[in-house]
Amino acid sequence: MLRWLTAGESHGPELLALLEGVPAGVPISISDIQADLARRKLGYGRGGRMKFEQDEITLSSGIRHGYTIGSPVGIRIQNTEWPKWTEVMSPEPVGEEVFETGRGRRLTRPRPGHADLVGMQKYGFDEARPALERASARETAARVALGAVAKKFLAELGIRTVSHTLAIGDVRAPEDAAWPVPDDVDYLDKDPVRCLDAETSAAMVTKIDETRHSGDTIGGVTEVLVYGLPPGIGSYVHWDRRLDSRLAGALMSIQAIKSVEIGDGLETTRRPGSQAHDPLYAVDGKIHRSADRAGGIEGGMTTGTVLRARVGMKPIATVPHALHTVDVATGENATAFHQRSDVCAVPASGVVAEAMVALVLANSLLEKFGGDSLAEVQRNIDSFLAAIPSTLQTSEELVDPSSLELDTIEDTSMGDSRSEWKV
Ligand SMILES: Cc1cc2nc3c(=O)[nH]c(=O)nc-3n(C[C@H](O)[C@H](O)[C@H](O)COP(=O)(O)O)c2cc1C
Ligand SMILES: C=C(O[C@@H]1CC(C(=O)O)=C[C@@H](OP(=O)(O)O)[C@H]1O)C(=O)O
Repeated sequence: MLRWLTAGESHGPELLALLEGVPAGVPISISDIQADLARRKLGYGRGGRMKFEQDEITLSSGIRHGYTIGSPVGIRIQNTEWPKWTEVMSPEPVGEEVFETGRGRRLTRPRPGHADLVGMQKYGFDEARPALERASARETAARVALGAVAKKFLAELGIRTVSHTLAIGDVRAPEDAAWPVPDDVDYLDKDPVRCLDAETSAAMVTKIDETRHSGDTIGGVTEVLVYGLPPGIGSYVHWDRRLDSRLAGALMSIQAIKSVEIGDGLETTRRPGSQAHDPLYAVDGKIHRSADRAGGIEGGMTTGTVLRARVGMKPIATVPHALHTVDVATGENATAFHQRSDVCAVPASGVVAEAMVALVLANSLLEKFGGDSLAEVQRNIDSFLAAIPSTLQTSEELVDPSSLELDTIEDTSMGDSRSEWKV
């Protein structure tokens, strides 16, 4: 089992991240983690902080000479902002003068859509600062650092993750575009919005520019794909062991994510059953699916085809043309406070989603296969796969049924069920 925790405020000294349960023998370097943290900062539409934030990390535990040793992995990520916030975010009491000017001013005009107002009600604060500091998506840097470790573990087992931006507002990538594959993803990270289609990418950039100029913010949709999964991770036997339920919870926990879809998701609800599922075909002694509409999960378990999850992000709540609010110090109508902010963080949310998917998969994989070292996990996977009877063996490859010479088979499918429903 894998467990993880993060701590740290957006303008505190640092973020802390802990990952317990990583098997020994996984190769990890600072540069692996740094590379994912750098990808998270990218994306057209992000605010000023992402230009100078260094995300400097320290590996505090669990790794020796470049390999995990089975003990908890501890990572610290410094906040470049900290020197400007030592008084406002001081763990020690400070004088009243700190709250009179500049950064220390009490934030009493909560932003609708952020955690400000309910955070004050719930935790008993008289201003939004202590709530927004932890609600802030700065915390996602810690998740991405942990996700980088989980991704390395999965990659050693041949399981690789890709993410891309499907939509910014109403600008959408073509649905029939070929899925991105793990061996060719550099172009996605170089693209300003991490979109696989150059024309759509340019339209997305224009959309973000228009949004910025009109003093607004914008959301969108990203997709995570995972290749190389064995079948049988997760289970149908109980709600909290279903892989789709775990993924949905983990992805929905990302700040500002408001929808999660597995495979074709909501689109499936508009199709008849005959076009909603992934029929099976026998090809060269293995079972192949003809589509991956289910997103690689059936009955809460991986099928062994590509896992696909889509996440929808709402527009950033810190709208430059500030929304109507109430000043909770006076009870008067007001406009929400505005501070430096992203206009669009959808491309970054895809990198965070990759991390959450990797953590959930690594956990469910360890639950299924167990193992204290990478070699032991691999042996367990190999022996599980080898023990699947030959008539149940499946392939990750999809097959186009029109390319197959299929024997005519008797259609017994409508038989009794049709007459049963006659009235
Ligand atoms: C990568 C990323 C960056 C974000 N940047 C901002 C931002 O600059 N300003 C802002 O108001 N919200 C930002 N958010 C969203 C808020 O953190 C989020 O709306 C807030 O915590 C309230 O949570 P909720 O939207 O899930 O209700 C960002 C989210 C992510 C994932
Ligand atoms: C710091 C990050 O994102 C922050 C997320 C965020 C929010 O409200 O969620 C608000 C902004 O904070 P600041 O006002 O300090 O710039 C973003 O920059 C980050 O992603 O590392």
